[in-house]
Amino acid sequence: MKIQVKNLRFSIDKKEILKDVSFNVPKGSFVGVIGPNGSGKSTLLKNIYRLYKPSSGEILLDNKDLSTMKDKECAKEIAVLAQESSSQFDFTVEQIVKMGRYPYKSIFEDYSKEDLKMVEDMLKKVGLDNYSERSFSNLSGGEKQRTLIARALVQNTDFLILDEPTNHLDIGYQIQLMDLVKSLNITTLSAIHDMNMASMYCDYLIVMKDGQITKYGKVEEVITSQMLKEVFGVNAYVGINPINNKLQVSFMHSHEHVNGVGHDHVHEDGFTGKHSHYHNHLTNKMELV
Ligand SMILES: Nc1ncnc2c1ncn2[C@@H]1O[C@H](COP(=O)(O)OP(=O)(O)OP(=O)(O)O)[C@@H](O)[C@H]1O
Repeated sequence: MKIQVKNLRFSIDKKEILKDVSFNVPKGSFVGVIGPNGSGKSTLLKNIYRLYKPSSGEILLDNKDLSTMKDKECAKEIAVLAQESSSQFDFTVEQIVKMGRYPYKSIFEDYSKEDLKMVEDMLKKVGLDNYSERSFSNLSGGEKQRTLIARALVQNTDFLILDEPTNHLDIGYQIQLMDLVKSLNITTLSAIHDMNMASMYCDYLIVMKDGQITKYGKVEEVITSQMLKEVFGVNAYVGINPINNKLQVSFMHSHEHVNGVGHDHVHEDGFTGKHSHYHNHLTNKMELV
């Protein structure tokens, strides 16, 4: 499924939060949305999964206007892993994951054997077998997140929206979740904070700042030291991991570069001589060579 967002604007209480946002998500691609806190990533996703109604503009799913679709029709097309689940569910893990099959049921229809098998298989895939009868409310943050991704995935849609999906997950489960999503080859739009995760899994990246898209392109075009400095105000070294050829980002202590790494630059303590430096992990300091 391809997604087109055209001239999307969204305001709350006269404050414009999304300012004329336009982009496409090509069919089958994994597009990441990065940007500082408060830049509008979640708000953009919420407009696409219809929690918010755009003030103006259009969102098309395979050329079909999203605003004209019925809720149930929409739930067969878009699955969502939202950032915070404020509702205090008093449901079991199995009951929550089963809800993902709801769009396929008519009013009085019960879940079929196939539905239950899908739920069971998905719980295994996210490492939650034996959790079916556990109460959702007393799961750990990571177990909750894995329950909610299982619910989104049994919905079996062509389009998946993820709002910081690796929140609460340890590195093992972060990679497991991203691998699982990637293996589905469905169109995915995901807000993501971790630059290394973004570079490992995304095909394209959207950079948001102050409610606008400041950059959209392939990962290698978007993640640069310059972008990280301009958008997030941080110094970073962007290299290439020789094993998988993906970009790798490591962040550095705050100091000003004049002509880039390894050239003339000034340190915050006023040192301005020409030199090279490295990060000594034992002293945790930038040291001169
Ligand atoms: N319901 C709301 N009422 C008022 N302001 C809101 C509302 N929702 C979002 N905002 C504001 O809109 C801006 C964008 O918020 P949003 O949650 O989309 O940012 P984000 O990029 O997802 O941030 P984060 O990285 O912190 O999750 C922020 O300034 C936020 O305070």
